[in-house]
Amino acid sequence: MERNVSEIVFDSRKANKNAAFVAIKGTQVDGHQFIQVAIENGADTIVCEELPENLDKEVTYVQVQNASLALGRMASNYYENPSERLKLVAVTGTNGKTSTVTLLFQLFMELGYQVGLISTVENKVNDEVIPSTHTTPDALTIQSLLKKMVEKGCTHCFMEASSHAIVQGRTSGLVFSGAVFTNITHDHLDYHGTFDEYIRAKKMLFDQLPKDSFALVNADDKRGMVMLQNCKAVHQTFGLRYPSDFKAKVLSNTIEGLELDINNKQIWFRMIGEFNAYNLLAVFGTAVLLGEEEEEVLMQLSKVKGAQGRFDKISLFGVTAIVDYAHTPDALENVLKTISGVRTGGEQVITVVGCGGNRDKAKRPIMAKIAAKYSDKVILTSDNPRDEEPMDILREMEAGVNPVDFKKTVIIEDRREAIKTAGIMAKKGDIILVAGKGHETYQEVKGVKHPFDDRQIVKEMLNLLNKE
Ligand SMILES: CC(=O)N[C@H]1[C@@H](OP(=O)(O)OP(=O)(O)OC[C@H]2O[C@@H](n3ccc(=O)[nH]c3=O)[C@H](O)[C@@H]2O)O[C@H](CO)[C@@H](O)[C@@H]1O[C@H](C)C(=O)N[C@@H](C)C(=O)N[C@H](CCC(=O)O)C(=O)O
Ligand SMILES: Nc1ncnc2c1ncn2[C@@H]1O[C@H](COP(=O)(O)OP(=O)(O)OP(=O)(O)O)[C@@H](O)[C@H]1O
Ligand SMILES: N[C@H](CCC[C@H](N)C(=O)O)C(=O)O
Ligand SMILES: [Mg+2]
Repeated sequence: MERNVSEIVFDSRKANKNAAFVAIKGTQVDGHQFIQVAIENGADTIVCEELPENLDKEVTYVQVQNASLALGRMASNYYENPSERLKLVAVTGTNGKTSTVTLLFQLFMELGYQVGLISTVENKVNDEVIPSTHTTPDALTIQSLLKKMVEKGCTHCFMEASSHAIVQGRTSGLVFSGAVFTNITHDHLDYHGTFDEYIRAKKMLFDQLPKDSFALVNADDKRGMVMLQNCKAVHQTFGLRYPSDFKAKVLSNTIEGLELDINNKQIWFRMIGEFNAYNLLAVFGTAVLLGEEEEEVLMQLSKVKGAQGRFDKISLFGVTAIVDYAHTPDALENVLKTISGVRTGGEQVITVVGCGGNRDKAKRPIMAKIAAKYSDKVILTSDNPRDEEPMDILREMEAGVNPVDFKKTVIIEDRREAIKTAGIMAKKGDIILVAGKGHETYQEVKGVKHPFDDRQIVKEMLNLLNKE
């Protein structure tokens, strides 16, 4: 029977009259349990993997093999397949997704295009900011954002594809012009179970690419080639070390920025650290593969600022504080190595860092060990403890610190106090790294998000201490 569907929903509580409810097996509950509730709320089309025992004659049931994939396709059709009407590029990898898509967004705006962005920090349709709830939202939200972008004249959209989203089919139904792989290191093993499963999740994005798209991978990450196996898209690589299609050489790397040689052109960028050379190269490669002119791209790219809360420098009263979103062992090590690399003399590095609650526990001791290894002083503190006891998280972190580093490590549960203490410890010339929260403006404790912004607290504390 033909039906007019008023809306598509995957949450029974949101179903209205004539809705199509898609029952999804989630991580907490099975959406099939809520089919009846959805019908009571007005849904008269049910898309499900297993049919309920008692069928309602007034309702149309559509049985599918994978409801998440079906949701993606339905959402795309519902919003008139917007991904086919603009150039959509997805960026995946453990670290560097937000940095890369933000640089791409800024670059394409500078190049004069109308552009969309879907990222951890914010979603954007040209200058309009639409708050972000996930790194990669659900399929319906993605499609409605893309539709809005098309309506506003956008020709390009750059989006992050998190491994959670790929596995949960949030990216299904999307037609990509290209995908980028930044790197893969330890994270989210609580969710994926094993590192191999985590790699497989990232690879699923590349398996989904059409023939006329490109797959641009980091040649210096040994999993880059894995992404390209059996991938139908045009294979492209970038890197600093291994032979690759897009290559760069770091000429200088200071606290002010990076100087790179790309295709025999020397360019200065505002971003700091070798990891940003990778991000910039991925952006350069993507722009060229999308048909942009190399010289123009490099010229515009040297102007862009990068993402909020990524190596954000605050210099006050002779102390340099860096607020960075490093929340994985690899990111923390990269940021600390970058800081070590730009040290000029006897300045100390003081690191304030925590690990999130209800997230991968295995990274806790490793991150604390790395923090202590590369810093002169370390303050372990809270970072979104969520439903866990903050002190339990901190003890798990502390357990990873090398005994020789015990003396330089302290635990201060309250993040504000921890930042203040770092400010007290710092002398002129010292560098404070406040890691883990970057752009976040809250501290999540037991279901409540309390306002908290590392950048603001750092400024407050340094100002306060200077007056004392
Ligand atoms: C663990 C996880 O990823 N969960 C995501 C998932 O929800 P879920 O599978 O847990 O859902 P569930 O509660 O089991 O419910 C199953 C189904 O029943 C439905 N339901 C449920 C109750 C009810 O009364 N009626 C009803 O219909 C739900 O709407 C759902 O469709 O699907 C939801 C819809 O897409 C997401 O909002 C939700 O993200 C949660 C909030 C989350 O915190 N996710 C994080 C871990 C995440 O996705 N992070 C990544 C970034 C990671 C990175 O750093 O790389 C991201 O992309 O943001
Ligand atoms: N290419 C890179 N390689 C390694 N580390 C990086 C890279 N780019 C950024 N980082 C570090 O990782 C942190 C997170 O970067 P970014 O926000 O770009 O990653 P992300 O992949 O979007 O993370 P999330 O999965 O949380 O959305 C940065 O603050 C920086 O410390
Ligand atoms: N996308 C990541 C962000 C972690 C940021 C950190 N501040 C935390 O809360 O653990 C996650 O949800 O695991
Ligand atoms: Mg991100």
